[in-house]
Amino acid sequence: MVDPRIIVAFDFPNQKQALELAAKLDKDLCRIKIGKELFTAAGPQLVEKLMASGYEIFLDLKYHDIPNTVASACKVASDLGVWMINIHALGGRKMLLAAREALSAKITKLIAVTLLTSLDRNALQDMGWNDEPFEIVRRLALLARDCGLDGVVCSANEAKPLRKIIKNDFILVTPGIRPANCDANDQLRIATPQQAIRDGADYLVIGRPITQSPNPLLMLQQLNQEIQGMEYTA
Ligand SMILES: O=C(O)c1cc(=O)[nH]c(=O)n1[C@@H]1O[C@H](COP(=O)(O)O)[C@@H](O)[C@H]1O
Repeated sequence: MVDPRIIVAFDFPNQKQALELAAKLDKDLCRIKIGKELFTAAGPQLVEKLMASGYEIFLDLKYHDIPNTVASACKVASDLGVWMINIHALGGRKMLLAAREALSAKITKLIAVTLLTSLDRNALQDMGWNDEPFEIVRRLALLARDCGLDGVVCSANEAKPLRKIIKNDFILVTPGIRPANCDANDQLRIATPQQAIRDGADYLVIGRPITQSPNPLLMLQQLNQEIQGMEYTA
């Protein structure tokens, strides 16, 4: 069974654009991430359509609410048959445990967002947090692991120090990936695909560099080629 390491972020406002891009890409080379924008526009029917065409889906709705609400949402999301879902680690221990319990069958992977890659030290200070971003990521990742989650979302720059303290069976999903010479857009903590894999990332979330490319399939093939055979180097 193929285990593509690239997850393409389908950040689109409608189903039409999503289906058009899915038809151009290759299910053996990527998984698809459906986030808040596309899910709000197209809902579970689109998830089902993309799964029917063979894609595995990461439903990125980043749930963050009281434990009961999050646990119930996780259960419904998992019942769709998606490959992975996520919640915010900042929801706290009780919320993480409730979500884990709701997905006790462990078929859908349950991961936690640590700190968004769009936040830097200044943004954290604005909210009254004076710790270094990595210190917050480290604590949230350990909390997620203690609560039995399958992994975390973190920036690629944090993958390396996290891998030193967390074993390989804990999944690291890294967004903020930019091939060399590519626009960073609104991402503040970025890395190249090769660097992310070398530093211990398991899966790379890549959006605009693929979705805005004139030839998305070619870009996907090139990115897969760049990381082919690469492994974590401690
Ligand atoms: O959970 C995510 O996927 C996520 C977490 C995070 O900290 N930063 C982040 O960029 N993402 C998502 O990763 C994708 C990145 O897209 P691009 O910046 O276009 O590559 C977007 O869909 C974001 O919602």
